[in-house]
Amino acid sequence: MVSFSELGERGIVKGIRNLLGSPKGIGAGDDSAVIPFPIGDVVACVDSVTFERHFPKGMTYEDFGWTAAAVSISDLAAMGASPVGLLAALMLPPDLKEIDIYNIMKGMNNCAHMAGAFIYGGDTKFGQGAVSCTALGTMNGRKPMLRSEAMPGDIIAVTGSLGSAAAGFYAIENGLQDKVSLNPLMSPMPRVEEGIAMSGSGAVTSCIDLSDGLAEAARSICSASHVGMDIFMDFLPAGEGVDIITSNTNITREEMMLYWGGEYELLFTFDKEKRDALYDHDVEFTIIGKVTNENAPYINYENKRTVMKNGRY
Ligand SMILES: Nc1ncnc2c1ncn2[C@@H]1O[C@H](COP(=O)(O)OP(=O)(O)OP(=O)(O)O)[C@@H](O)[C@H]1O
Ligand SMILES: Cc1ncc(C[n+]2csc(CCOP(=O)(O)O)c2C)c(N)n1
Ligand SMILES: [Mg+2]
Repeated sequence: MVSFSELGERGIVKGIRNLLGSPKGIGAGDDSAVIPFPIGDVVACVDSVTFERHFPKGMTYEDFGWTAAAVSISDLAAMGASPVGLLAALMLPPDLKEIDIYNIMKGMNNCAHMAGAFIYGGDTKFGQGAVSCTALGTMNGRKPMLRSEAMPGDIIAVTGSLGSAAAGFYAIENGLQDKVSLNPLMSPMPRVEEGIAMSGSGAVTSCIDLSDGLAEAARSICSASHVGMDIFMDFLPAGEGVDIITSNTNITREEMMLYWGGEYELLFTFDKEKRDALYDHDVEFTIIGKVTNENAPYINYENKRTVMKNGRY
């Protein structure tokens, strides 16, 4: 019998999805679920962060709490939902100080308020150091953006810039923390307003957040939509710190901008006939490529065209 690590996260989730079958509404497979209620749909997701994997050197407990909320709110943003409420589950080591626990909750609460939501409850118990945040939101009549409706010929775009969380991480590892902003790593900003505007525009055919990096995100849209992608390295908007890290270490732009992840921009595709609707809704974005009728994401760089590798996660 194979183990979890042999299957990998994606492998086991595939098996779980087969076992569960498909519920009404939108079940597993997107950034959030859409759950039908008699009074309307609720958009819902849950995500966890751990001391082991999500607590880089220099992070505060307040940053950790902010991040716990931000990663779930980002999964609502990717659907175009407006955040309404959060539930916070804490599994924390018995020797953790009282003040540190309040600081985790303060960070979560600040992030919730920033996104227009409140924390409505949660759960608290001893554990190894993990915080799980359930986020609930509403589409307010907009159509949710899925991963599965990209069409060949659509344009591919991203919000914001890429690689700045990775740059912050490598700045700390290499003693360059005074030269690079650590904010994108320590307190990521989910693209809530952008997601709402994008879903409101009616132009977007698919969307996903970049938590696991651009390569994984592109691969997820390709597989859910049965399409391919041509993405152009020279079009990618480099985040703050990316150039400083490439000139001071041997870490590549590709590693930071395509594979590292830990950033919360939105990758999306749109119908090129409807581009003006995005401008009318004040969505700011950078075009990075186009959707093809192949079945994998390709990266184009210096006249070379190669399939994007799997990400790290
Ligand atoms: N134990 C589980 N039971 C049911 N569905 C699950 C389970 N684990 C994951 N899923 C579903 O599988 C999908 C996971 O996809 P993926 O990891 O690409 O998305 P994500 O939640 O946006 O990732 P991230 O954790 O990076 O935010 C989601 O739709 C999620 O709801
Ligand atoms: C100490 C430390 N801090 C941060 C990172 C980076 N990191 C961890 S998980 C992840 C992707 C999102 O995960 P998830 O699967 O939870 O969505 C990233 C970018 C690291 N490797 N080590
Ligand atoms: Mg996601």
